[in-house]
Amino acid sequence: MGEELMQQLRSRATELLLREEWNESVQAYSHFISLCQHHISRIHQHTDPDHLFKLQKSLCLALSNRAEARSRLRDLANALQDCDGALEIEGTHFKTLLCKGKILLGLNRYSLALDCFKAALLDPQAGLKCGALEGYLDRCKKLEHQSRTGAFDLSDWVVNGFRGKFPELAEYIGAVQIMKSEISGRGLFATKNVDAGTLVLVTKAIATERCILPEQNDDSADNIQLVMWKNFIDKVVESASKCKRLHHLISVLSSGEDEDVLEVPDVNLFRPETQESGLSMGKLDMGKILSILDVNSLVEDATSAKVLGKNSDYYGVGLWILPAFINHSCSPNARRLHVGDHVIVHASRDVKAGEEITFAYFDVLLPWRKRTDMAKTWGFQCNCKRCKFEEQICSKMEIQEIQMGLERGLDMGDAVYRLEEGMRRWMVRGKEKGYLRASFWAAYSEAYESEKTVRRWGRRIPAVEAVVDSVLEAVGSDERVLKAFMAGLKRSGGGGVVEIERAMKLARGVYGKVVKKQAMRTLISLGY
Ligand SMILES: C[S@@+](CC[C@H](N)C(=O)[O-])C[C@H]1O[C@@H](n2cnc3c(N)ncnc32)[C@H](O)[C@@H]1O
Repeated sequence: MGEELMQQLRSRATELLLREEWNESVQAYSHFISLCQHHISRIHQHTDPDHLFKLQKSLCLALSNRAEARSRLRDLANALQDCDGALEIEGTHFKTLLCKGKILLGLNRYSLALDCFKAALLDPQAGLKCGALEGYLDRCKKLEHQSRTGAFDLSDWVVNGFRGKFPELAEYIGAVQIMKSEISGRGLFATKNVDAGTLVLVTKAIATERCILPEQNDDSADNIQLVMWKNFIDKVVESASKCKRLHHLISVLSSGEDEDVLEVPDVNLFRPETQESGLSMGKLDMGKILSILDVNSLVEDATSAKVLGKNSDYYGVGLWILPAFINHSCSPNARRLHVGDHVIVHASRDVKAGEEITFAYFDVLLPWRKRTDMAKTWGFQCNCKRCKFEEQICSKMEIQEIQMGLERGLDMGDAVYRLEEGMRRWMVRGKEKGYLRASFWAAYSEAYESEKTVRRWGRRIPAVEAVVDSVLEAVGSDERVLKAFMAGLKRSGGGGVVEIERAMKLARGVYGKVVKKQAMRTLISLGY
């Protein structure tokens, strides 16, 4: 009677699995599995090796199938437990190894996934059983290599005009650690000297929400953004409720209060390979989630972020965990690039070991007052060195006069001339000169764009190359600065090896080292 019931249950569970009715199939398999385990425990007492062997085989297959159904339901922790249960019975069970490998690959635990696929390959009939295994092995090897070395290459995709699917990217954490920051709370710091373009990290969003914004910025745009924000919150809550690790990682993010007393987590916690054991669920009520999202979500289309392969009229918001430890600076040394749901953070200028990695939450080629307003909308008062310097110098009457003059249509060459003269008198040098030039970038770039202005002001305004250099030193690479450099190069008829190498370095600072030379030229020419 017992065996007949088991037989029926197993057939029913298999049928549900084939019909892709995952929840029902999990229930049926759970019933079968507990009956099976009960029988096995009883048979042990009477030692019937043959019967025991058959039951264990059935149990192994049932666990493997339940793992498959659970993985489709994104119940990954339990799916992995089922895989381990099945592999305890039969360490080389092909179907289970493939299922476990796929789950681990989806969780970005590449080397563990690779172990599973390699073990599955040892099955003498692996080739016959699953042609896809080779595909998984290749993908996994590529991603494992990327995550270990940071060697990403988007060249083909860029050169082909971003056609087709987004390139598959691994998660990667470069030479960085989390430490207490002088700016606020915790920050991300370089542990090695790196040059412009070097990748700091690559990570996939916990959740994103996107829409195409209507052309007019009216009530309907506000409504769309509200609905988006609600959907986004729902997605984050769902992800956190399904995964203990994510729940924990989200709970260590700042909710904007008492940042200076927050714990400083080890950066290894954010590596996908980190074991989950011992992670507390942390307290995450809805109020806290909302504050965390308010403080840590990023929009993809910020001036400081590049979005590759998407139309410009679309708007996206997302939560990327490790980048949420990066503070804002108006003198940033890093930038971000969005490719699909991944964000790539790279150095936008050379960075020294021990320096804090910062990127811009908003446009930093703007005057101090405007930046102060932007920071306010983010809910903080900017604490960076550039703001501290400019807060003082901007109280000078002359600077305020130039500002007002610009608003009233002062000639751009004149504005640049007055600022340069002022800086000479106030003995503003080095990086600080770059800060002010960056603040008045609109005037500089407009002046250099006009042949007439350049001719009229001649040597009374500095050469574009000198301004580009100092702005770069102050705020890192930016596509507008790169554009001005390229235009200057064209005007002067230059283009020797040295200049081209300089342009390439600038471009690496804007886009990061994710493409080879030819594709970098494509990006430069697209002015992306
Ligand atoms: C995404 S979090 C950055 C990481 C945060 N410092 C932490 O400890 O988790 C953003 C918050 O950091 C703080 N912050 C970031 N950049 C800042 C800056 N330049 N000046 C002052 N506070 C800043 C603000 O409180 C802001 O709401």
